[in-house]
Amino acid sequence: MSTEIKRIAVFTSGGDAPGMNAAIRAVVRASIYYDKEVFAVYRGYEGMIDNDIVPLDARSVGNIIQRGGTILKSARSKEFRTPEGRQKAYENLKERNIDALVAIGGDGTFTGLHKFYQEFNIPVICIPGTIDNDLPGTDYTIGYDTATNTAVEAIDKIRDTALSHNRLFFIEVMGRDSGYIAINSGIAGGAIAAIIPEEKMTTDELIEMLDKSDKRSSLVVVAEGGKSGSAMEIAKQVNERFSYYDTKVTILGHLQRGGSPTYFDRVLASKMGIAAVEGLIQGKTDVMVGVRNHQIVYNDFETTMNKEREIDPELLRIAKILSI
Ligand SMILES: Nc1ncnc2c1ncn2[C@@H]1O[C@H](COP(=O)(O)OP(=O)(O)O)[C@@H](O)[C@H]1O
Ligand SMILES: O=P(O)(O)OC[C@H]1O[C@](O)(COP(=O)(O)O)[C@@H](O)[C@@H]1O
Ligand SMILES: [Mg+2]
Repeated sequence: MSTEIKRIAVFTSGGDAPGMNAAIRAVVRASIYYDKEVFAVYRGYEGMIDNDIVPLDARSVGNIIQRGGTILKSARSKEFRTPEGRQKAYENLKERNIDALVAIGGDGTFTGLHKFYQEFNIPVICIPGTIDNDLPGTDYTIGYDTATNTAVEAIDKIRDTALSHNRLFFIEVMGRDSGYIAINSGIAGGAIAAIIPEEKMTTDELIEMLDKSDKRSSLVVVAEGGKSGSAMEIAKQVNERFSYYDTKVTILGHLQRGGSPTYFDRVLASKMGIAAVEGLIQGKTDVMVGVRNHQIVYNDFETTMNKEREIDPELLRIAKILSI
C-alpha cells in the first residue's frame, strides 16, 4: 500500500507555454486545499539539481493566472539526462522530505520524469504544457490554443499587406515535429496551403496549386519541422520557378510562445493542475494528465509515449476543400 503523500513539489520544464502559470497556481492551491505542503522547484530539472527549491503558500501564486511565461522559470537540462544528475536531484528532494512531483512540460519532460520514477520510485505526474500539441493522450496541451491564436492574429496582419501588393507570403510557425499550429492557423487564417511535417507536399504540387488559383495574393503556412524544408527554402524554390507573385517570408518564431493565455488555456490548466494533485492523492504515478472529449484522463507513460500524436484527418480534409 502506498504511504500518504505530505509534500508535493511543482516545476516547469522544456519550452515555456502560456497557461503554465495557471497550472502552477492550480497545483499549489489544490495541494493546500488537500492539506499538503507545496514547494516550487525553479528552472525545471536544472533547479532540482542545483537545489533551487522553496516552499510556497496560496498567496505565492496570486496575480499570475493572466500572465504568460512561467514564474518558476524553465530550462532544458543536459545534466538531468545523466544518472549522476538525477541522483543529485533526488538527494535535494529527499533532504526536504518531498514525496511527490508534479511536472509541467512536454514530451521530453515526461520522458525524464519516467526515468526518475523508475530509478527512485517517487510518485510523479506530468501536466502537458507545450505550445506544440504534440503529446498523445490528450486532445490539447496547455499553451497550444494561445499560440495558435497568436499565429492567426499575425497571419491576419500579413494578409492586409499581402493583398495590398499582390504578394505571396510564406509564414513559418512553430511546432517542432507537429503540424497542429500550422494546420489550424492555416485554416483560421484562410491560407491557400499549410505545409506540415505529417504530410509531404512537393514544390511541384504547391506550384501547381498556386498556378491554378486566381487569387491576387496568397498565404502559405509552413510548420518549422517539415521534410519539405523551412519557409525560406520553400519560398526560394517557388520563387525560382513561379514568378507571378512577389514572394516574401515571415518567421513568427518565439512570439508564439508569449502573451496572456486565452480563457481556454487558463481553464484547461486549472483543471489539469487540480487533476494532477487529486491523481497523486489517489495513488496514481508515472502518468500524464490529459483531456479526452472534455474529460480528464490519466495516461501511463508506456502506452502514451509509444504512440505518435497523429494529425486529425478531418483538419486536412477541411484545409483542402477551402484552398480552392
Ligand atoms: N531521455 C531523457 N532522459 C532524461 N531527461 C530527459 C530526457 N529527455 C528530456 N529530458 C529532460 O527534460 C527536459 C525538457 O525536455 P525538452 O525536450 O527540452 O522539452 P519538453 O518537455 O517541452 O518537450 C530536457 O532538457 C531534459 O533535462
Ligand atoms: O525555445 P527554443 O529552445 O529555441 O526551442 C524552440 C522549440 O520549442 C517549442 O517552441 C516548444 O517545444 P517544447 O515544448 O517541446 O520545448 C517548439 O515549437 C520549438 O521547436
Ligand atoms: Mg517537446
